[in-house]
Amino acid sequence: MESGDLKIAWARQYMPVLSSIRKRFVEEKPFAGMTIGMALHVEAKTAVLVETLAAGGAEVHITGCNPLSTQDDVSAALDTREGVHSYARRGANVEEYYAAIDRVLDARPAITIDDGMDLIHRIHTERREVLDSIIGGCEETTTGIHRLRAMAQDGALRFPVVAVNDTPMKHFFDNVHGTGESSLASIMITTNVLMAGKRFVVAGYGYCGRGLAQKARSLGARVIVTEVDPRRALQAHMDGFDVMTMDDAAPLGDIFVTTTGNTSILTERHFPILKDGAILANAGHFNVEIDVDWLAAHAASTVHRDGVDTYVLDGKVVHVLAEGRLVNLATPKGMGHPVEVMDLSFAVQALSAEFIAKHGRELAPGVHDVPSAIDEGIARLKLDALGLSIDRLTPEQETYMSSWTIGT
Ligand SMILES: NC(=O)c1ccc[n+]([C@@H]2O[C@H](COP(=O)([O-])OP(=O)(O)OC[C@H]3O[C@@H](n4cnc5c(N)ncnc54)[C@H](O)[C@@H]3O)[C@@H](O)[C@H]2O)c1
Ligand SMILES: N[C@@H](CCSC[C@H]1O[C@@H](n2cnc3c(=O)[nH]cnc32)[C@H](O)[C@@H]1O)C(=O)O
Repeated sequence: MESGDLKIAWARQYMPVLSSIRKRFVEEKPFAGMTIGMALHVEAKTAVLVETLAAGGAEVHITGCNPLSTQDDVSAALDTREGVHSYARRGANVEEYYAAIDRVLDARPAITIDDGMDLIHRIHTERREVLDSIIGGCEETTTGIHRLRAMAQDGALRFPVVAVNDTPMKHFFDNVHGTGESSLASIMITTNVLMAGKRFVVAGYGYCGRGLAQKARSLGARVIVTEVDPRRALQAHMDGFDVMTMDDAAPLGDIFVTTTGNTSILTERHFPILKDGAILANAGHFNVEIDVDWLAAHAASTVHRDGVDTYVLDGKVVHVLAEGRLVNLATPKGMGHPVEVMDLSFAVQALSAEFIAKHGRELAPGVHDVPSAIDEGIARLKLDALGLSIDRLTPEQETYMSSWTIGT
């Protein structure tokens, strides 16, 4: 078996929720006669999602959603599967990246599955002719949905899109546990530095930031949190983390990880006051959270090695991981989220795509929530897979919970 097939087989054994969905899809073929276009991180867990959609009757065309996160052996393995075409390649330059996006769109998908909205953005800008074939789409991540809501606000979004990230069964596990564990794993395997005792600065205390902060602390790091939202900052404070501005954190931190989805978090204001040898990484969105362009333009010299770019600035060195792209996916050994976490996120994707296939034509253009029945159903499938049982409300409790007449 080729290495790509081995990786996919390994992942498949830890994805029981997708396996149970696949059994139903084989029988019901919800995507019969449909083409699904995808832009996701092409690696083994994603390949299991692709297999699940193809088992449901779809013809699948997929490419990457980050130029550095594709695992080429998995992309090649996918391309050998019946009804599946993968155009993803690690290290694609901007032109190659968008040429691959265009090859997905050349297939005229009825359903799009995006992670960061690159497909939907391309359809609404350079490839508007593709709109004729689209029923609807699904978006994986927080920032992708922020951008879609802004697009819908402007009346620019021309079809319905399901906000996969916004459902609990995605962000409670993927953003919190997935980003926390996979970012720390990638930082440790890329740098081989100790976490215990280090001053670990987390920018952003949202779902990703809090998972990362808590897991870094569990490894003995001394965590500092920066925020712009007073409520999130207070949460961090009461969760026992030091809270301060990035200007104050910059000279203290040994390791910095941005998780904001925003831009310009670590900039020329901070680089000169960083400790010599500070390590910077991004676990948020695009490579704009750390101003890597300024570093490249102002460093006296730069050394590139195994996912670490070392910039020499005024006699000090600053290390940036994964070129400022997602540290959990874009370093040479970055494996992305743990398998069991992606089983949940991609179960949401699979059932949201089925929802679009069945009901998309009745939905207005715009951003739509994942139906709560889908979210709860995935939770119950996971509990079953874990062999866990929970209580059910009795009729008396149902009545009590829905009543306003019972007082003290
Ligand atoms: N690396 C991964 O695998 C992964 C997984 C899921 C989500 N994400 C991405 O990570 C980002 C965060 O996702 P989330 O679900 O935690 O979002 P979120 O909205 O819950 O959290 C983002 C936090 O960043 C804060 N923030 C914004 N601007 C800031 C600034 N200038 N300084 C400090 N804090 C600032 C916000 O107040 C908010 O609390 C998004 O871009 C999302 O797409 C990455
Ligand atoms: N495409 C953009 C935004 C990605 S945000 C990160 C998203 O990647 C997803 N993700 C994290 N780990 C994995 C993985 O191992 N496989 C597939 N997707 C992953 C996760 O669900 C999250 O919403 C970029 O690369 O910058």
